[in-house]
Amino acid sequence: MSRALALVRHGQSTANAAGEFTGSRDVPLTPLGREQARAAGRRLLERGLYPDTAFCSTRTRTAESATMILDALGRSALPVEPAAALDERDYGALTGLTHAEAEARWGAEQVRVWRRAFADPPPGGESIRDTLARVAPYHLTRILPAAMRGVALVVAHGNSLRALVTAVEGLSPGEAERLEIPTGSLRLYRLTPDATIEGLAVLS
Ligand SMILES: O=C(O)[C@@H](CO)OP(=O)(O)O
Repeated sequence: MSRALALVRHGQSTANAAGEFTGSRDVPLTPLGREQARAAGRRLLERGLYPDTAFCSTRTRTAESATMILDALGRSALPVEPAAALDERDYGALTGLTHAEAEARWGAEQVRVWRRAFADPPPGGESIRDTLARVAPYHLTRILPAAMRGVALVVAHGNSLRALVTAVEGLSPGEAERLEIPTGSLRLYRLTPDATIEGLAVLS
């Protein structure tokens, strides 16, 4: 029996391509983003890892990526569970601005802190710690039990996955801040019967 957890960041979105803070906005994939999602599906196919359960956020870019991954695996009929717990962190006042616009307004160092510091939320938004507080319970109640029964696929966002990886791997705040997860990348865990990680492959 496979006990596996496959985490995929959605493919490149139009906001990613424009260098904009995305956060809670609903934006579509670019053609490159669709190809990145298909490539993640092919990586699972090459390893014979066919999801038994699939999760995404409530945003189009993760649902669309999950559809493409499952299509590449010949598993289009598998239902995908959308969860607000997996939504991208709320970027508050930064939402919709380009990185350059935000830096011009608040300075590059402040923007860097808001983007990556574990516990400092941007004005009106969520920190990584806030995001972890909603992602971790969902992981424990829905995702981990599915990964203990078979192959669980999760398609989510740069920062909701940063929080999820923190929960799965028990990262320190500093490790969480340094973790970068490219669009379309796959993080693949194999689990033992007592739910510890026996193998990790990072493919991007
Ligand atoms: O804009 C966002 O919501 C995220 C990634 O999609 O940006 P960051 O690069 O700051 O993690």
